[in-house]
Amino acid sequence: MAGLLGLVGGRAWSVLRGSVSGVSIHFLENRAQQVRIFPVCFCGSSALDHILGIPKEETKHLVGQHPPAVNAFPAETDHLSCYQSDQPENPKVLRVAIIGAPNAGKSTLSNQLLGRKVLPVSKKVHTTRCSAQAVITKDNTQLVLLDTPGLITLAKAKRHNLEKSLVQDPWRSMKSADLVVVLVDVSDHYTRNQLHPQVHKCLSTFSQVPSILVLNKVDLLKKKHLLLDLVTELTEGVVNGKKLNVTSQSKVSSATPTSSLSHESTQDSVTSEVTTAKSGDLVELSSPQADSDSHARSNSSMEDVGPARESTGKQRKISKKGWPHFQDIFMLAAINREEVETLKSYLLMQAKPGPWKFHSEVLTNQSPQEICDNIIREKLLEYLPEEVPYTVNQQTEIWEEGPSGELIIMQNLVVQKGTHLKMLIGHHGQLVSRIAEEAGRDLMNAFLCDVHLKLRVKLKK
Ligand SMILES: Nc1nc2c(ncn2[C@@H]2O[C@H](COP(=O)(O)OP(=O)(O)OP(=O)(O)O)[C@@H](O)[C@H]2O)c(=O)[nH]1
Repeated sequence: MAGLLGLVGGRAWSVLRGSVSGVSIHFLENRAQQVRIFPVCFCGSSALDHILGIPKEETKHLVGQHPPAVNAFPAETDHLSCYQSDQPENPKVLRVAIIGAPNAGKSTLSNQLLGRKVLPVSKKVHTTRCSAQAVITKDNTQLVLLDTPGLITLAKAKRHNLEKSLVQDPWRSMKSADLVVVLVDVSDHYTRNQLHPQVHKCLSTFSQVPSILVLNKVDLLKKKHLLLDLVTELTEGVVNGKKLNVTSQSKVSSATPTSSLSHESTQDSVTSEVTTAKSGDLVELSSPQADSDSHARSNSSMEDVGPARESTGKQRKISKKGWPHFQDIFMLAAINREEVETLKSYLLMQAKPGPWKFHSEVLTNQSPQEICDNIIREKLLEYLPEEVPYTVNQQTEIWEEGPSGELIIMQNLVVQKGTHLKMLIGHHGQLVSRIAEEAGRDLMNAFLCDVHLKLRVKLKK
C-alpha cells in the first residue's frame, strides 16, 4: 500500500507515530488549530488511534456503541418527539448539511455516522428523493444530519421528470445548517477534480456557513498520493485561511528532475512531505520502501492569506473548480465505520450551546413507513435495470403489530408494463422474494424487532 500524506501548517506541532499494514505514519498535530487534514484512509485501528490521540481500547469502545432502534409504531414515535422533557443541563447542538454530487456517498456516510441504517443507499443516482434528518445524541450533544438528494439543476430535474424536492431540498438544508459537509467521490475520475457546479453554487450562496471537505471512497483509490493533488484542486490551494503551495517531484534517482504529481504515478511506494513555510515543520508519511530509488515527493508550504471566513458571499473569491474556504479536510471511506468515527468525534466537538431538536432516543425524522418505502426502493434500484425502478409505485396495505410483537407489513409494487411485471417477479418469483428478504433484514436492523414483509407485484390498471 502506498503511504501518504500528512499535513500541514501552523507552528506548534507534536508528532504522533503509528504503523498500519507496514506503512509508517507520522502525523503532526496542529496545536494552533490552523489547518488540518485528517488522513483517515488507512485500514486498521492504529492509525485512527494515533490521529485521534486516544488509546486503541477507547476507539473499540466508541465503535461498539449501539444506537437506539427506530420505533416502528408511530404513536410511540410521536411521544418521543416531545423532546422538551429530555433536554440535558447544558445542551449542545450542531445541524450538519451533507451535500455532494449524486452517488457521492452521502447516505452511506449518514448511516455510518448514525451507526444504524435508516437511509437508503444504492449504486444508482438519485436514491435519496427528499431530505431526511438523522439524529445522533451523545452525552449532552446532539448532531442533526441533514441528508440531501444529490445536487442537480432545475433543467435536469425537468428533463428527467424528477421531483422538485431533488432540486429544492439541498438548498433548504443549507439554510438551516451550522456546518456543511461537502462530499466528493475520489474514485470518480471524471468528476473528482472539481466541485460539482451546484455544490459550488450552494457554497457561494451560503458562504457564511462553515464548511469542511470530505474526500470519500478513498478505499477505491489505488494511488493514494493523488489525494494531495485533489485537496489542492478542490480547495484552490487554501484551507482555513492558509495558502497551501504544493510542488511535487517524482524521483527515479536522486539526480532525476522533478515532475508533477497531478499525473497518476505508476509507482507504488510514495513519500509525501508537507512543510510549513514559516516553521519548516515536517509531516512525513512513508511506505517501508520510502528510501528506495523510486519515489515521489510533495512539498507543501503555507502562508497566511487573511481570515479564514468572511461575513458575506460578496466578499468571497468565486472560483470555478474549488472552494478556498473549507475549514478542515477529511479523507475516508464512508463504508468504514472506524474511519467515520474520526469525523463523528470532530463533528461532536463543533457543536455549540443550544437546545436539542429531538428526544435523545429519536434516530430520524422519517416515519417508519418512509424508512420502509425507502429501503424497498433501494432494493428495486439495486436489482431492476435502468429506468424501471423509478417507475414502480409503492403502496402499503398493511402495517400492524403481530401477536408476538412482530411488525407485519404488506406492500404492493405497482408497475406500468407487463414486461416490468415479469422482470420484478423474476424466475419462479425469485427476484421479488429476494427483495422482500433483504429489505426485511434491513428493517429488522432499523426497528430491532421481527419483521414479516410481504411484497405483491401488480400491473397498473
Ligand atoms: N467502495 C466504497 N463505496 C462507497 C463508499 N461510500 C459509498 N459507497 C457506495 O456508493 C454508492 C452510492 O452511495 P449513496 O450513499 O447511495 O450515495 P448518495 O450520495 O446518497 O446518492 P444519491 O442519493 O443518489 O445522491 C453505493 O453503492 C455505496 O455503497 C465508500 O467509502 N467506499
